[in-house]
Amino acid sequence: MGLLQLLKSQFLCHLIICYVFLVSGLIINLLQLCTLPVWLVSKQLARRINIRLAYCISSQMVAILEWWSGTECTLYTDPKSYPLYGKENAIVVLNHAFEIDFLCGWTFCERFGVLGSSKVLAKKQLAYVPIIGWMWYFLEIVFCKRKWEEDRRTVNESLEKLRDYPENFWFLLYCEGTRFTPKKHQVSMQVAESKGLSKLKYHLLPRTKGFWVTVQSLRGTAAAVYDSTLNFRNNEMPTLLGLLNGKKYHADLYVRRIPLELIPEDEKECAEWLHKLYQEKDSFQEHYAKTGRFPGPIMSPPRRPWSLINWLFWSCLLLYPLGLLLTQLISSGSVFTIVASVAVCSAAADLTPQIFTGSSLDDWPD
Ligand SMILES: CC/C=C\C/C=C\C/C=C\C/C=C\C/C=C\C/C=C\CCC(=O)SCCNC(=O)CCNC(=O)[C@H](O)C(C)(C)COP(=O)(O)OP(=O)(O)OC[C@H]1O[C@@H](n2cnc3c(N)ncnc32)[C@H](O)[C@@H]1OP(=O)(O)O
Ligand SMILES: CCCCCCCCCCCCCCCC(=O)OC[C@@H](O)COP(=O)(O)O
Repeated sequence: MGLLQLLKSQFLCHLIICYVFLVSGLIINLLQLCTLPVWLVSKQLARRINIRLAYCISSQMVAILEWWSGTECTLYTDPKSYPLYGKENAIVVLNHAFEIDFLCGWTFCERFGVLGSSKVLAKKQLAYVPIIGWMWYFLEIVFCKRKWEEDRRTVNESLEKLRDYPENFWFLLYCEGTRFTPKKHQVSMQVAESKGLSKLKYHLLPRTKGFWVTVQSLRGTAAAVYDSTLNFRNNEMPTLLGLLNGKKYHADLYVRRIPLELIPEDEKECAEWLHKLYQEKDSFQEHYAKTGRFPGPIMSPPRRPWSLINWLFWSCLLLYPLGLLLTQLISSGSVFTIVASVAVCSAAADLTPQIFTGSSLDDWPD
């Protein structure tokens, strides 16, 4: 293990990264709160400010993936579609099997310049997660309760509001509705069987209602669906904790641009279309399992320096006062204060792995 790799695996480094993320995140949440009066004067200005503030939070996580862990993200896509990415609104359909799939999504958003404005159909519980959830509130993220009777109206209303959004955005939809596990897959395939639908090997049966309402609500706003299929080389199962430890992964993303006009308007036909899409996604994963690559040419966008610059900015801003505090603490010579500080650090040590395991967020009660 090299010296740099050893440093990246040190708990103190993780503690510092978490400290910068947490404190800067709370400061940014507070700044977002301060934009509330701006909404009354100019909604578009408030939106633009919030896009930039949100970038300051999400790009820190992207920096961990791109710069700290050095994870490589390869894009397989049609060269004719490539120039349109980041230049139009789009609905992204992504498989949901990895703890860091959302982060790989964010990384591509960053490389195509739509990170601050990127959106998702997220479960309502995530709205209450400090920093990320609170940030989403100001970004007009669409939340669902996974109760169709309620979601039908609320999801439609939230999406309609995005019609006059001032900057290009990608709207992410995990049609599978939950992260893939063998157990969920088994149940899901029983549902497929009972409905007379073809089985899938690498995906759960897609939930079609959210997709249909999204496509219908964003007609005239989004230009296309980006059908995106993600996998990792060498059967890796990457984790947030792995990234924090500086482990380098290799993500491969296959994206097909499908113009929105090609998607049926009728609910039943749209559902059939989505089931067919997931059959195709399954075949791409099969191709990947056999050959170690997706079909089509590679058009990888390079990483940009902005996520690193933002991260260094917040680190410099927040580590200086921390350094001063620690110096004062040690020079105070108070045993009680020193013991209390060590206790706080130990508590943080216990919490860090929990923060970094996606499962703690997945397991929140519905
Ligand atoms: C160039 C680069 C391109 C791309 C880059 C990639 C990405 C970047 C883009 C953007 C990034 C932005 C942000 C990312 C950041 C963070 C994301 C993090 C987290 C979010 C993750 C989540 O929260 S996922 C959970 C929430 N989302 C969803 O659930 C979406 C999918 N669900 C739906 O659409 C649902 O339909 C619904 C939620 C709208 C409503 O749910 P409900 O359950 O009420 O209704 P359903 O119709 O779905 O269910 C009833 C029917 O389902 C049948 N059923 C029962 N059991 C099952 C089963 N196990 N599997 C399948 N189906 C089942 C049941 O029989 C009912 O059937 P009917 O025939 O009666 O309809
Ligand atoms: C730079 C320092 C980074 C600090 C780390 C903070 C970590 C915060 C991560 C918040 C990201 C939110 C995304 C979580 C993904 C998620 O939670 O998906 C839920 C779905 O599967 C559905 O779950 P389920 O209820 O199981 O069906």
